Amino acid sequence: MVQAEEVSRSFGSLKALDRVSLEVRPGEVFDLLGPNGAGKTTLVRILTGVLKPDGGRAWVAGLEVGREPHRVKARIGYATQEQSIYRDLTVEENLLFRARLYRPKEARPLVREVLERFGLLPYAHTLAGHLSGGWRQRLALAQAVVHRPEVLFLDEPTTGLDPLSRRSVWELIHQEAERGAAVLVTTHYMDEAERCHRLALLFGGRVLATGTPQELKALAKARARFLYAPGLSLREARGMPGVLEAWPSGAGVRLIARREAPLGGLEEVEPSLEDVFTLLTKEVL
Ligand SMILES: Nc1ncnc2c1ncn2[C@@H]1O[C@H](COP(=O)(O)OP(=O)(O)OP(=O)(O)O)[C@@H](O)[C@H]1O
Repeated sequence: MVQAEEVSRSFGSLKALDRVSLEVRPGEVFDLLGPNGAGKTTLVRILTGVLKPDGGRAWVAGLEVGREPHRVKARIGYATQEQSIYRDLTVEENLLFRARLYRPKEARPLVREVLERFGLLPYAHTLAGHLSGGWRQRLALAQAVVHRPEVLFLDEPTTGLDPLSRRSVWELIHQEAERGAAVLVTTHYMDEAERCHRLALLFGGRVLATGTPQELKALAKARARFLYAPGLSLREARGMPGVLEAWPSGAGVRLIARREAPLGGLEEVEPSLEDVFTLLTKEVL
């Protein structure tokens, strides 16, 4: 499991993380959701022992990160945006390299199992650098899990993938949680957050809210109204009283308005996580 307690980190005058607390439980897929620059990678780098925080403490797999970085590394899997795979080694060699680091005695059977489960067997002898982007991403995930870590950190594991590949990568991520791993994923695709058990909305280095997708939507519904106005122009919508945000949608306009806004006759719609995020960022701006 993962626990961050009031973790802060600045780069010069920029506060990349401001007292971030969160917990990821075994068997859970937890999403750190936020736009570019929110601080997601910085937090993952701190939790994996790559970067030191300025304040706060963090525990991963029962160990305090920072005190026992080497022991932590043996118990986690980490797939980064830069993809820590060697392009001039084959797929199998990449996996063997990782498995031998942490489970030398069982390396071969572990690699065999992961090659099969990830559909990588036909590419076992292909150079990693010759794989398409989607298969390279899959290999990055496979090498993060080959030693069966208790905790898994995946930094934007589906960036650049087509919808079908994204689906299959999510299926593999959930398999790891079912095995009992605590999985921390970072994304900036709002729709992908729906696939996680719980999520934290990160913005400007701060956690705006944490919960299941349903809990966050309920929180937003208690604070605002989510509406659809067919046939209305964006200009008209933005001029209406109590409207916090409006944007074009099909032949009409989607609106987020204050609860008390006098907007009768408009269709109430279920908020998406993107709506929740839009509302919460409005509230901090
Ligand atoms: N080594 C560094 N030196 C200076 N500034 C940094 C450094 N690393 C990150 N930052 C800054 O900290 C902030 C948070 O960056 P971070 O990479 O954690 O965001 P992110 O949420 O992962 O964004 P993205 O989705 O673009 O990867 C950004 O403003 C970034 O420019």
